[in-house]
Amino acid sequence: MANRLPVDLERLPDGTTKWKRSPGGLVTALEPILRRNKGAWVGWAGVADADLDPVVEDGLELYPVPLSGAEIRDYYEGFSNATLWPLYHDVIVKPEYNRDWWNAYVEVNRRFAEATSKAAAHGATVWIQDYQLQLVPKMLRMLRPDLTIGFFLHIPFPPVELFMQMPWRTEIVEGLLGADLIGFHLPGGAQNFLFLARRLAGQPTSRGNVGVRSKLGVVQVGFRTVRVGAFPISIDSGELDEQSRSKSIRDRARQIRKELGNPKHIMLGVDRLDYTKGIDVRLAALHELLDEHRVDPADTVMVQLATPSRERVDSYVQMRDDIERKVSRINGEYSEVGRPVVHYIHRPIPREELIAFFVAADVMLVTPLRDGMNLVAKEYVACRSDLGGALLLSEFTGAAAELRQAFLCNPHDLDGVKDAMEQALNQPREDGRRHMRALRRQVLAHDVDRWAKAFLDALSHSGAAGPALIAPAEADEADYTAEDN
Ligand SMILES: O=P(O)(O)OC[C@H]1O[C@H](O[C@H]2O[C@H](CO)[C@@H](O)[C@H](O)[C@H]2O)[C@H](O)[C@@H](O)[C@@H]1O
Ligand SMILES: Cc1cn([C@@H]2O[C@H](COP(=O)(O)OP(=O)(O)O)[C@@H](O)[C@H]2O)c(=O)[nH]c1=O
Repeated sequence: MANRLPVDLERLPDGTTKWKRSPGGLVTALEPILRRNKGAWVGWAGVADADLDPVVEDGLELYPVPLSGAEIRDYYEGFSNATLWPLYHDVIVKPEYNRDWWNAYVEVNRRFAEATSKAAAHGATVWIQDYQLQLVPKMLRMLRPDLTIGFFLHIPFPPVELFMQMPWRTEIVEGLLGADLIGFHLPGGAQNFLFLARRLAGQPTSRGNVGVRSKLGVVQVGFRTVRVGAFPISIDSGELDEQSRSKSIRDRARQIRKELGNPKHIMLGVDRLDYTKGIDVRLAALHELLDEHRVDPADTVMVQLATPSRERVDSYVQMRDDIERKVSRINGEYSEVGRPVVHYIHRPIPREELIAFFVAADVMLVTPLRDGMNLVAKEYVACRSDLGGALLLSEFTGAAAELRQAFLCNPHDLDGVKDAMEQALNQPREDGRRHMRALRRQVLAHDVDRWAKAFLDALSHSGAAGPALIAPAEADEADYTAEDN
């Protein structure tokens, strides 16, 4: 179950409808898993007031949950994306705490719990996805104690000092504790949560460090043992590797280079248009490198593919203006007629075209200020069986914990980003091949099947008793560490 179905319903001008792929990495990761495991998906169809019966679409069993226009405004755009999203992403913009939005969030979470309660067979396993549905584990457990319930958070879980801002912090922690297993991308997120389970929910927890896919933490909730772990998500890397080797993709990649004027260097950004992604950072770095004559506009092109996202949320409207102004300024100062330095596309790009762009690009720009994982970074690596290309990667992505051979940068340090961008553009070919080989080893070995298996295996063992927990709730909090969150 996730906020969105893997497909959005599109209403066409002639009154008919069709399904189209929904945006974002959650869908990229989970769609192949669901296909292979024959599960059902409960979620919103992406438009207002679509009260639809369950449907099988392209082989997937879908259970649509309707949202009214007001609920989209208050639950989705409001509490999910103007409160939780900025709070969990290091308050890059100021979270808004609005009681009406909270009430809508509670109401919609209840509707998801009820829809799932109806859809799930006796004793089934239910896997709840992401920050939009943090109250569902507890609600669903109360409706259906027979179910095994997992929860996975796709975005960072914030440091305690930030989470404590949330007026409804105890309700959220208690909501999550309805699950049998709670998964985060990184150990730091799991450890932050364990601390809060002690402090806010008053439950005893384990004290040791959480490992990656191992050494799970434990919270004792009455007679129930809730496990807490780190499971870094990934992609269908084998499938992507194979697709990227096909003749049609290779041909299209060559054609893209040609259409761009066969420049010496192509830099590429691929993101939802979101302020967390640091698109402004990479544009600022490029601008200064051009000003300082460290990048030559005659032989370097940047392509920014930006899927529209959350377009009615104020901070997204402002950010779009800012990005588009920055693109125009660079192009105004450095482009020639018919040869823009920055190519900016603001619409969703189909998968095959995206893969061709990955194959064509010399430097992949992934510069988020904060990102749960960032699947784009892994996709680029999976597409480079030629061992070409370079990955510029922000330290503040989940992916950076695994992709250590990338050109890592701190997006808050513009000089550091510029230096890393320049190095990536000019890296010696043999060094590049060595780095890419190491990156590919990691991405191909740790694919999305391995992620799902690790989580579901841990979930299936969740009935067993955990280690005895003797620490009282308020006892020694000094062992808390905020590293790696
Ligand atoms: O549904 P939207 O509001 O249009 O947003 C799209 C998705 O964005 C977020 O994706 C996250 O999940 C990725 C996979 O784990 C991860 O790599 C990335 O770092 C996250 O930002 C969001 O968490 C999803 O719920 C949305 O569907
Ligand atoms: C721009 C663009 C992207 N995609 C695909 O979307 C996901 C993005 O996942 P990621 O984890 O990097 O970040 P968010 O979930 O958005 O926060 C990735 O699979 C991209 O390939 C796409 O299909 N089409 C697009 O235009």
